[in-house]
Amino acid sequence: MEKGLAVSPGISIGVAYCILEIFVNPDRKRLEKHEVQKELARYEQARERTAVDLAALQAKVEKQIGKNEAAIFAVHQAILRDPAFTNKVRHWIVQEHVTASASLHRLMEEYTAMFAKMGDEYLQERLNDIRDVVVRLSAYLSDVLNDAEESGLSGPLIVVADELLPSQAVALGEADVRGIVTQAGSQTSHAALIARSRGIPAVSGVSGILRKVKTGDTIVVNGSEGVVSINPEAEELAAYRKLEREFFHLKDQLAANRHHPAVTRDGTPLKLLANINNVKDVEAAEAMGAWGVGLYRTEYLYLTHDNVPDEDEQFDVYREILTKSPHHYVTIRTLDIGGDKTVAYLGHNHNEANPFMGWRSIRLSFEHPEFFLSQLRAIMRCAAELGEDGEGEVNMLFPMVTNVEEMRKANHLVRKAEKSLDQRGVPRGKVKIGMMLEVPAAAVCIHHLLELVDFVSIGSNDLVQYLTAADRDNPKVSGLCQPLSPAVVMTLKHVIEACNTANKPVTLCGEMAGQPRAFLLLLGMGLRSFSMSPAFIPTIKELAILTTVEHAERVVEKVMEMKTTNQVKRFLRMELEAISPDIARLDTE
Ligand SMILES: C=C(OP(=O)(O)O)C(=O)O
Repeated sequence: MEKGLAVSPGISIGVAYCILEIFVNPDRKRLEKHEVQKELARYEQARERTAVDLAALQAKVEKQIGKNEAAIFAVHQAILRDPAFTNKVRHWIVQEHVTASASLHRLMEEYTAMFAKMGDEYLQERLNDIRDVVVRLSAYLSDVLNDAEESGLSGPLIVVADELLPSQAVALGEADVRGIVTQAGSQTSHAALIARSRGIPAVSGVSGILRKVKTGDTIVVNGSEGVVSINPEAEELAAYRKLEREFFHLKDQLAANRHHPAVTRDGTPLKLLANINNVKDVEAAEAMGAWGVGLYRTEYLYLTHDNVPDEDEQFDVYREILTKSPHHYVTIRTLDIGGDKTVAYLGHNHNEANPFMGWRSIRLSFEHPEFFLSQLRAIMRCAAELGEDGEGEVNMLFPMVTNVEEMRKANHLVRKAEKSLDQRGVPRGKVKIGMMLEVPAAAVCIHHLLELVDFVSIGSNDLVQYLTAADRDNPKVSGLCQPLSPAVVMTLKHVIEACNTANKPVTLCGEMAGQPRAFLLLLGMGLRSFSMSPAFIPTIKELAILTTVEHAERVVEKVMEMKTTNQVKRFLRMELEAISPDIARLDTE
């Protein structure tokens, strides 16, 4: 039994599909002289297959998800064609008799060391892409194809990876993936976000898993308790199969309620909204019964480009999202780049000692007023598309606002964007202006900030990490980065009460919104609007139907007296089990 972090609840069993096993363990034997040409031919063949594969993936993703998301595969094809990349590999095979897979490994090590030293922003950003290409090539060299659909592996797959790269997640496409296990990662890693958005169990931070499991093994993922079992004995497997059946049955039952109104047992209506990253996610939001889109993370649009997309292109994407969103309700967050996500064409780089607290989000947008204004104009233009019937709402959300000065500056830019559209005679619609509440300084001074906004959205993922000074992506300190810690609970209560008193709508759009225990607490604090991964909406809706506000308020009173995170967690678990043991099983530990 392997232990890790429970990042997406539920139990599933499937065939292991190890994405990085070959790359992590390259063949390090020295080639005999007579083997060199054969090895070179194998490498060239792998390159050709990878090129075909990438072109097909680009076409497939473009069709299934969108042009922007597919752009990453064009970048990968360019890397594959780059002579600097491939000549080195050829040289090591021919001159030094190193196997192709070990050469690729060496190449990756060289790139990593070189970029760390050079600090070249563009190359630095491409490191992940190069890694992606290398992994794909390595998989072909080993005859373990990197495309699950082509690999002949059928039935439910459990993807096992060191860390799920963005393109790998996209490439999984429609494959029957029932679980994800990663060596690296944390609650908010890419793998965790993907798993939660697909509603599949996942465990992250499982040390050494790629050495213990191989493609084709039977593997059990318990995403509620954070454990993984490899090739379990028949008896254990039978017990897990029963739990798996119960989990999927429960999910189906919950999903059947997804179009019911979200109202508590004592009649309080709630808004359950979806967090989305692209146009495709809007379909999931609709399918899961979201009332609208509570957070559209626009950075994914910019991450897939090599240069600033122009105003028209941004407008087209926003308009498509608005048109497809339930109730034409969308909250569009302006560029929130930084931390682990970089956009080199905006001068952003990896050289900061403390990137999560550095030059990121709105701080970066302010220094690119032309780009920033183009985004604001695109959002306002999309609002003009709202129908005459009055249905729909476009909200503009500014990330990482720290103080009053910043919010004033953002409002000033909003006026400027409005004026420039009016001067150009371009139609614009009514847009509400809001701020993400994720910096502790802003939480302390929320009263002053409320005078400058129409609404607030609490970004609890970042708020928790800043409040606890514990990196949300570092498993070593994840014990500190806890949404249910007393300091976080007190801060959330302070913010929600301040917003309600000022009559300013407040939503919470971090991962907490989809966690049953946290939902109970937030409801009792007076929160009525929750934005989450679409897959969690049916569960939270069901929990709302079974809960009263009065009960949730009593829960909050008790929690406010507690001094430790464990006390809060244990108490909320008990309360949840009393309301619904089934839903309690869908909460992560
Ligand atoms: C929703 C949030 O933002 P991000 O996209 O950074 O997770 C958050 O911080 O809670």
